[in-house]
Amino acid sequence: EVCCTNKNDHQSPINSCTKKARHDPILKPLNIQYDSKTSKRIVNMGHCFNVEFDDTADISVLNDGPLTGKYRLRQFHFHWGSTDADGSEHVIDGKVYPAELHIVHWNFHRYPTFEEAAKHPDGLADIGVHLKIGEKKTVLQTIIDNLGQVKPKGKEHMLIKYKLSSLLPKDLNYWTYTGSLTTEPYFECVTWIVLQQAIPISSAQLTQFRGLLCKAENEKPVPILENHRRVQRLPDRVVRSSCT
Ligand SMILES: Nc1nnc(SCC(=O)Nc2ccc(S(N)(=O)=O)cc2)s1
Ligand SMILES: [Zn+2]
Repeated sequence: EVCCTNKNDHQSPINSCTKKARHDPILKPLNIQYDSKTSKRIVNMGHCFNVEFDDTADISVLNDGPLTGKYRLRQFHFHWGSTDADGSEHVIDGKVYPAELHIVHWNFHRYPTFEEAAKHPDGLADIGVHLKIGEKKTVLQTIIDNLGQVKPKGKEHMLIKYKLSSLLPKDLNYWTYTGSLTTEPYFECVTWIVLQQAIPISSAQLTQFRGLLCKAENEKPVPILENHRRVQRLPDRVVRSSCT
């Protein structure tokens, strides 16, 4: 179809109606290969914190699923709300989760830089994973223990040998649709892959996310209480499912 990018009609996040999501047999299982040796550092971006990876080689990559070609792991981050009642970006049948993990990959083989890839509809591939309040997730605690080192905006701290694969749920079935970055610059460059199984986080762990500051060290401390975008009310989008 004619893809007119200046209509801004592929904005994310969205509310997906699972009954309308069609199983597409062409969709493959996700092929996720993360190597803990590529984890580099945790950075307070001001509106969230990013855990960044070394994407200078095809070591941690995402293949298959709805994708054509190999996408390199770049960073992951979270979105959360001011209370546990809100916080996710993607909504499923009207259900909101307290937080959402975004694992950002980019089409290294097609575009010379991440910034260039962000200007094309097939430039990025994001895995979205909902978080639900439950028992404490140990591998999340490693991240949370490091948040103390990056409280002010702009601070960064080494994070070595982080096992991102252990953060993923067992069931990798997903919904997928074409969408956008959910923060500035909102480019419509993301193939969204939203997992159907949520992962647990304890309320105490989630509270620690809100302790991060959106101001730099020498400014008055202001906590990042919430950083999730509202669902985009747009013409119905085609959401496909990897399973029936
Ligand atoms: N000219 C440009 N400015 N910024 C970029 S891309 C920077 C970046 O990584 N942005 C980004 C924004 C939102 C998301 S998200 N929440 O996963 O949709 C992921 C990534 S290209
Ligand atoms: Zn995000």
